[in-house]
Amino acid sequence: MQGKIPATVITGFLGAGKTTMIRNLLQNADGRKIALIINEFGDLGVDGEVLKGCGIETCAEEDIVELNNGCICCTVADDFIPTMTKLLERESRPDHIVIETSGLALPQPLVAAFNWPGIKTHVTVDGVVTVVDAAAVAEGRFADDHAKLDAQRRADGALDHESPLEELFEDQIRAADMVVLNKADLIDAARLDSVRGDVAGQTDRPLKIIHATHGRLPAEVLLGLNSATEGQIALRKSHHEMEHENGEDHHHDHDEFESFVASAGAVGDPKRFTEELKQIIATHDVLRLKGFCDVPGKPMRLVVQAVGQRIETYFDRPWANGEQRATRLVVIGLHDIDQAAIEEAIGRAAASAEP
Ligand SMILES: Nc1nc2c(ncn2[C@@H]2O[C@H](COP(=O)(O)OP(=O)(O)OP(=O)(O)O)[C@@H](O)[C@H]2O)c(=O)[nH]1
Repeated sequence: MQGKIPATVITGFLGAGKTTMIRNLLQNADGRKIALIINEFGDLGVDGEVLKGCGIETCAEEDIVELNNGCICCTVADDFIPTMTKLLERESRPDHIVIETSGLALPQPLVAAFNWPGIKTHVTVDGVVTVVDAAAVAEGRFADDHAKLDAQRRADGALDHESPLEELFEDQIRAADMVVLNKADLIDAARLDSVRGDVAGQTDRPLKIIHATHGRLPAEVLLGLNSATEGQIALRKSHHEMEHENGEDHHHDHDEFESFVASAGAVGDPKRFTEELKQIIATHDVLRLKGFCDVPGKPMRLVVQAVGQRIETYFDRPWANGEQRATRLVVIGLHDIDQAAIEEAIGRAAASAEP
C-alpha cells in the first residue's frame, strides 16, 4: 500500500500573501505533482483565477479545486470532505496537496477533519503554515485598542470577546507548525524582530518562525515538515472552541465580516482609479479589495489587489474569447461596512477615470 499523501494547510489573514506564496511554490515545485484546494471569502473566485492566469506549466486547471461556498472551517462536512474524497479517487495521485484557507478561516476544524475515517488512512497534514503580513502587524493592525474595547464592553454587556481581527490573528498562529513573516521588504530588521516576538508570544509551543518577501521560499522549506498535525490539533484550541467549552455562547459564523462584489463600468485611467480606490478604502475601513478591471483599448484584464492602503495593479492575461469584459471587485470589511455607499463610490470612481 502506498503511504499517506502529505497535505499542507496554508492559512493567514486576508491579504497576508497566501496566494503569492503558493504561486511561487508551484513555480519551484521541482517536478512534484501538487493538487491545490483553494477556499476564498467572497464570490468572485479571484485567487483561483489569479493562479490559473499565471501560466505556470505545472499548474493545470484540473489540479485546482475551488471551494467558494463560504469559509472552509464552517463547511468542512459539506464541502471539504467530499472534495478530498474525490481527489483521492483520482487515477493520478498527487505527490502533495496544498490547501489555501480563506483569510477568515479558523484552521482548527479543517485540520481536525483529517481525523475522519475515510480521510485519515490516505492523507496526513504535513504542516499548517500561517502567513503573516509582518508590515500590518508592525503597524498595529491586529492589536486591540484595549481602551476602546473596554468602553464598548461597558456599553454592550454582550460583547465578551476581543476584536475579530486580533482573535483570528491569534487563532491562526496557535494552529501553526510554521509561521512565515511575509512582506519583510516593507519593514526594517528591528520591526521584523519585534513582530517575531509578538508572534512567538502567542503560544507556549516552540514555533518555527521564518521571514519572506513575496512568499519566496524553497519548496523544501514549506513542504516536508512531517508534523502529522491532525494528531495534535486538539491541543491548539481556537478562542471559539475554548469559549464553547466554557459554556459561553459565541457562535462562530464569520458574521463579524461582510463581503460583496462591486461592479462598475470600464476604467479608462487605472492610475487615477487606484488613487480614488485608496480614498474609498480609507473612508470606509475596507480590509481587502481585489478583482479585475476592464480597461478600454487593452486586450488584457487588469488585476487589482488592495490590502489596506497598499494597492497593486497588473495585467495578467488577455480577456478570453466569449468572456465578458467587466470591472468586478470583491470588497471585504467588518459587518457594518456601508455596501451601498462603497458600490456607488466605486462606480463613480470608474466613471471619472476617463482616459
Ligand atoms: N510588498 C509586498 N507585497 C506582497 C508580498 N506578498 C504579497 N504581497 C502583495 O499583497 C497582496 C495580497 O497578496 P495575496 O497573495 O493575494 O494574499 P492572500 O493572503 O492570498 O489574500 P486573500 O486570499 O484575499 O486572503 C498582493 O497585492 C501581493 O502582491 C510581499 O512580501 N511584499
